Amino acid sequence: MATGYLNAVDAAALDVELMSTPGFSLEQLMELAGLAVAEAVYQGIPSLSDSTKKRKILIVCGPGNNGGDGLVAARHLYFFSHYDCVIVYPKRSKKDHFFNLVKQCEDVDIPILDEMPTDIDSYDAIVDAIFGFSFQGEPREPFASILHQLIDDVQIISVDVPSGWNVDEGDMAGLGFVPDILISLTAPKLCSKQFTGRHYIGGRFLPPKMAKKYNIQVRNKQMRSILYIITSYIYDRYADLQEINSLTRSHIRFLFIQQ
Ligand SMILES: NC(=O)C1=CN([C@@H]2O[C@H](COP(=O)(O)OP(=O)(O)OC[C@H]3O[C@@H](n4cnc5c(N)ncnc54)[C@H](O)[C@@H]3O)[C@@H](O)[C@H]2O)[C@H](O)CC1
Ligand SMILES: [K+]
Repeated sequence: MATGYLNAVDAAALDVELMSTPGFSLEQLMELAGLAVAEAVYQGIPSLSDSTKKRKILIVCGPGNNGGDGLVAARHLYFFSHYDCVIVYPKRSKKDHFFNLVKQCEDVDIPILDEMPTDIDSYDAIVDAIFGFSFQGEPREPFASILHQLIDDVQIISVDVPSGWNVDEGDMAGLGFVPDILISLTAPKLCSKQFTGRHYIGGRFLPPKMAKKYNIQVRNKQMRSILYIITSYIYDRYADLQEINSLTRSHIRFLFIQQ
C-alpha cells in the first residue's frame, strides 16, 4: 500500500485541523508524538545485553514543537530504563507547556544543556528534534553550527523532518546532513522521498475521514496483522522486553514506501 506524503502547507493545515475539528489538544498530540519518538529510539538503538549498562542518547531540541517532541521523548526514554539521556535546548520556548515539559525532565534528573557538549562521540545516538514542518530558509545560529556538528559518526534519529531540510524539497541548503533513522509523525513529509534510511511512522491518531481528505493511505488491516505476527515472534522471545515492545507495536510502524 502506498502512503501519501504531506507538503509543508498541508502538514501545518492538518495540525490545525486536528486540534480543532476532532478536539485534540496540542499537549495530547505532542505526548503521542514524543512517545512514538521514544519507541523509534528503542527499536533503532536497542538496549545493551548487559542490563546494568545504559545507552547514552543526546536529544537536541529546537525552539518549536519539534523540540517539544524531543523533550517528551527524553522523559519516556528515562522510564524505558535502558537509556541515559542528555538534552540540549539552546532556545527555550516561553510557553507554559514547554516550561512544564522541562520541569518534568528535570524532575527525573535529565541534564538540560544550553549548548552542545564537547564529547558527542561518546553518545550512542543523537535525536534531532531541532526543526519540523515549519522550518523555512536556511538554518540560523545557533542551530546552523549545531547541524554541522551532527555530521559525524554518531547515529542520528530525526524527528518528522531531517533538520535543515526544506520540508518539500529536501536538502536545498546543501548541508549534507543525512540521518540514519527518520520518524515521520502522522504522515511522511514530501522531503522524505529522498530519504533512504530506516523509516518509521508514528503518531497514529488520524481519524479516517481526515486521512482521506489529506490523501493519507493507511496500510490495510490484513497487512497490519501479518506484520504484528512477525514482530510478535521476533520480540516476544525477549521476555523482559515484552511490555515495552507491545507499546512499540501500537505506536509506531515501519513505513514501506511505494515510490
Ligand atoms: N502532526 C503531528 O503529528 C504533530 C506534530 N508535532 C511536531 O510539531 C512540529 C511542527 O512544529 P512547529 O512549532 O510548527 O515548528 P517547528 O518545530 O518545525 O519549528 C518552528 C521554530 O523554528 C524556527 N525556525 C524556522 N525556520 C528557521 C530557520 N531557518 N532558522 C532558525 N529557526 C527557524 C521558528 O521561528 C520556530 O521557532 C512537527 O514537525 C512535529 O515534530 C507536534 O508535536 C504535534 C503533533
Ligand atoms: K527534526
